Amino acid sequence: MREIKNFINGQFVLSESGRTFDDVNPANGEVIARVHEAGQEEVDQAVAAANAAMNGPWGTMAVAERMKLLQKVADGVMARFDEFVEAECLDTGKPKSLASHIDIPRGAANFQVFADLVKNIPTESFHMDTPDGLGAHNYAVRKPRGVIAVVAPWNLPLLLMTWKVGPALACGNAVVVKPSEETPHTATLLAEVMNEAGIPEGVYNVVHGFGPDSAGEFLTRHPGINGITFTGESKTGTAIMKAASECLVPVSFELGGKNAAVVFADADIDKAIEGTMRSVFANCGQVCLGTERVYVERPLFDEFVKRLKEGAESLRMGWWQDENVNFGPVISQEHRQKVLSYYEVARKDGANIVTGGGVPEMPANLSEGAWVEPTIWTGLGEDSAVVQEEIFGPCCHIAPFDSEEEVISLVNDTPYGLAAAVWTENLSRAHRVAPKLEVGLCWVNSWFLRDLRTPFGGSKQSGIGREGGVHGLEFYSELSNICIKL
Ligand SMILES: NC(=O)C1=CN([C@@H]2O[C@H](COP(=O)(O)OP(=O)(O)OC[C@H]3O[C@@H](n4cnc5c(N)ncnc54)[C@H](O)[C@@H]3O)[C@@H](O)[C@H]2O)C=CC1
Ligand SMILES: O=C(O)/C=C/C=C(\O)C(=O)O
Repeated sequence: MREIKNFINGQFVLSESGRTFDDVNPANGEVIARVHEAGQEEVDQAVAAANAAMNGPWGTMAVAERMKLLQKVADGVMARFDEFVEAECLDTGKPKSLASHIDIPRGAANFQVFADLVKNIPTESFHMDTPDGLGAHNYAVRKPRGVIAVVAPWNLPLLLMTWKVGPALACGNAVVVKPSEETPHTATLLAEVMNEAGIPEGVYNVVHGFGPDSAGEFLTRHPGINGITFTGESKTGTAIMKAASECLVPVSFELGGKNAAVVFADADIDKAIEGTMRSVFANCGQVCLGTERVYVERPLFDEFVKRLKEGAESLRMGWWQDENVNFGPVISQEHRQKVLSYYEVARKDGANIVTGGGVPEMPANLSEGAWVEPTIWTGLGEDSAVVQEEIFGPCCHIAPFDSEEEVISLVNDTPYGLAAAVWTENLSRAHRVAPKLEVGLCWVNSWFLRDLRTPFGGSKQSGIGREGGVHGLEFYSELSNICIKL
């Protein structure tokens, strides 16, 4: 049985309590590793190691030197590509094709892109007049914030964790990472890469465990941290924000969503179907940017529903290593229960089940896995919980609309505001509609097309702050103004 340990001050360590928990492959229910749960002691040690690192060579390292090390980390991930793919697929059950095209290359790119970016960032400078006529000169210097607590989710484990660790380290911070209890593997593998690349001890630390009364809470309540970056559920965001308020540390949050796709009758239907297939079903619907509400202009409605149904029914479920497989299980039995409870609500609310709606028949070797059917509904009212709440599963509700004004109001009628996709060949309409949608990210004629230099984050209850490109610098560094009287 594999042992997954905490990583503190450059060393893999057990937990003093001796407490462990199981890492389960959701495709077949097999226990694949025993994970050592960090208690308060390990979290204290990790935060102390990170603070010590800030006072060691890392804290004074030249930017160019730091960037070389981060490039080595990116190279190190790519050099162990197959191991990372296997670890990610075993933890999540996701198909190899997905992990090898999205999760792992993006995991490496997150180091490279932010290393490239940070070395070219200017700061501002202002000359001011003074009564004596000599003036004064102001200039800002950018400093690391200190120790950043990174609390990561399970849906894109390496990608979303490094999306935070990359810019944090590029800005010169040290980090303590708390990966999701469901997916402890790749954060631990990355620790080996950090050592191989020569990242100084204490700069990257990993503590394993759960949220409340476990490593997550111990870390986010810790007085030795200087900022918290979190991706996950909005409710967890509230709990973490309360913890952050006690030590008055800044937070950067990327939270849940109930994202819409809007398909106008003039859309290129082939492209709209291809994009909506990805936005609804990629990663078994477990992408925070994913679509769970689809609004289709009435003349195209029937054809769109028919073609999305055909697409959903052509998805191929199975074991991650099978080259033909493009659809995995959800992350856990617990999450499956949550998704299936919404399938039940849809039934009770009188949905027309276009396809799916239950649990698929799987071969004997996968029968203990957390499988659910890709599902499409029509006919629900906008007030159904299925249309209002984040399900985070492979499913969507499709409704017709008749005018731009109507669809804008439908899309915005939610407490969330993360992402949207608009499908139209009419450029004026695209420019008119996209800015009116209350979301942090709006794609036109695409979905999940990501330029890492652009601002990323959610409006309303979908997040606080923006990461990506120079925008993350606001969180991962602090500006000090220096005023020199001439
Ligand atoms: N990217 C996103 O927007 C994601 C959304 N979700 C949503 O969240 C739901 C539940 O999934 P979970 O993994 O349970 O999400 P979660 O928000 O509970 O957990 C995410 C991370 O936060 C940690 N955590 C939980 N409670 C905490 C606390 N009080 N203090 C500090 N850390 C804490 C967890 O251990 C994990 O590392 C999903 O069904 C889905 O709806 C889940 C993952 C990603
Ligand atoms: O940074 C990205 O490109 C991907 C983001 C996806 C999420 O944040 C998510 O699914 O939680």
